Amino acid sequence: MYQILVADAINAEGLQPLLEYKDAVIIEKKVTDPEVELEKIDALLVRSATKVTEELFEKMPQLKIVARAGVGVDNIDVNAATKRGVIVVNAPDGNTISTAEHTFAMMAALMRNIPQAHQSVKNLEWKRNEFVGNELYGKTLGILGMGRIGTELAKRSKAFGMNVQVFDPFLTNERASKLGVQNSSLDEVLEHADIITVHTPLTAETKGLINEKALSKTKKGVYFLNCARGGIIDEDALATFIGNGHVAGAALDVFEVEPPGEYPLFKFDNVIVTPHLGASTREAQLNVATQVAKEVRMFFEDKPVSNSINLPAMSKDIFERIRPFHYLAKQIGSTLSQCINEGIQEISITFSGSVTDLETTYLTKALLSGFFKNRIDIYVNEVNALLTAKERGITVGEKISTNSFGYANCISVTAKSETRQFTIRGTFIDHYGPRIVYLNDFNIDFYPEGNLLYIQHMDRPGVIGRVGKILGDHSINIATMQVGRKQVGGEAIMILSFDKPIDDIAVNKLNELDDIVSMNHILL
Ligand SMILES: NC(=O)C1=CN([C@@H]2O[C@H](COP(=O)(O)OP(=O)(O)OC[C@H]3O[C@@H](n4cnc5c(N)ncnc54)[C@H](O)[C@@H]3O)[C@@H](O)[C@H]2O)C=CC1
Ligand SMILES: O=C(O)C(=O)COP(=O)(O)O
Repeated sequence: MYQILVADAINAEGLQPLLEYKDAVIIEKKVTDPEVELEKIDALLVRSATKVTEELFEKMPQLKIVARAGVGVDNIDVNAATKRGVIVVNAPDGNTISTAEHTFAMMAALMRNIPQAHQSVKNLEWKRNEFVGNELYGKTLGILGMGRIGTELAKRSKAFGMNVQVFDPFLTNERASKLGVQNSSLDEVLEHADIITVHTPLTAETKGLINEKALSKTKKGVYFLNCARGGIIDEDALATFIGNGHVAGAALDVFEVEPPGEYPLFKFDNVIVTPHLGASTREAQLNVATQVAKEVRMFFEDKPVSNSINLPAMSKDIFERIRPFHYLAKQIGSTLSQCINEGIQEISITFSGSVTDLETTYLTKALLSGFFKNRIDIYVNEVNALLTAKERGITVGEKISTNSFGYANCISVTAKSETRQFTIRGTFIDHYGPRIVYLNDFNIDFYPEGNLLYIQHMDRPGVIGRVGKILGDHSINIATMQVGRKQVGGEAIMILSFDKPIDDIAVNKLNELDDIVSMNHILL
């Protein structure tokens, strides 16, 4: 009998597929409840409140699946789950509409001072002049993160006559124009928007996306909304800019620490708040609970799950054969994604040599999952990779070729954006491991793992030395270095690997060097 622990408040009706499952028993208790025998639990169902940490995994050796009844999995240590072979699933689209609607409601309430006016009337006051607001009509809404929620919010805001300007590094102009929004840089949104709202996942990259520097680029009188995750807007910086009158107000549904307790931003009348209610509608809760309950049941019935975040649905035997290429494909996808920081329209993958005996479609999906890692919050895996590409308007092509460029096997990928194309090739060499052997027209040979720096530079005497000196001056040890060039004195590339992450100061210094054309920090 499987023991399923429902640790957060999950809609009971939605849990029906599990309640009806004769091989399962449902326990509705917190993970901290001393009555729960954590060591016997097979499945854990959570929302955002329960933190699923490495420490918790250690106490749950029987755990096979964690299901997040919602989108954001920042409360789950997915890497720790993967290491332990625990599958993680979420419900990516069940609460999209509710969260977009909540964001819109917060925006309208903020612009018309509704919460403040409501409280004032209830205090038996009648201060009509004090609560004069602003129309949404004609205002520019800046959306940072144009995924599912950002897109739904854009549609609603356009219906209210707003101009919508968006920043999402992975959005193509074609898709933006289909959605009727202006595809812009982060700085353009910061400079022009009257209201700015964030809808990215919380990742290392988006933490503090709106910090003091970003705030100082905004118009005086700008409004901010955060119905995504606490921390995407730096709370201290926001407090400073509200305090000095630059930011006219903010509406927040989420906080760096929840519940936030004594909170510096609460002292401002022009900050309105809700207790993480974005997904709290009957409809969304029924949707997400039903989605995860079905997923968990499918998993226990040995059927493939569709919103699995971290593990492939495949027999152990086949997986063992494909594993080295699976890893190579993922690393190629992730390298590609970090080398080309713009919206991609097309990804074409060509397999050649011994790898063609394997299930190449599965490798295509693995490659895409590597490509989407760090870009979107649904932790794209082999199960949902193609669908995700389709949703993002990326055409994916796969073919088999007899040309393996002299290697026993080769995976060659070309990505096309609106302005350029980029090709990367990798191979797996027995007893040696995965290698990237071709990058953007250059032959090269490096191990795709760890902290890397990809530098495009001019092949001139002393460049390598100057790069080495700057890194040395910052006490950064170069573990390996590979160079490639097409002709003497022409364009060249360098791939450096490091034992530990390199700091921004060193990267900025390197960027100042004359002969450096471009630089990408790649974390694999
Ligand atoms: N307040 C609430 O109750 C809820 C909050 N959320 C939060 O909203 C977030 C977004 O949800 P969805 O739209 O469903 O996710 P999504 O994955 O569809 O969209 C996220 C978008 O952010 C973009 N992005 C990633 N990094 C970026 C960056 N550095 N700058 C700009 N854009 C970037 C991605 O390209 C993607 O298009 C979730 O990750 C979750 O944390 C989700 C549901 C309810
Ligand atoms: O789905 C999400 O990412 C949410 O933020 C919703 O969180 P909740 O399930 O309401 O705790």
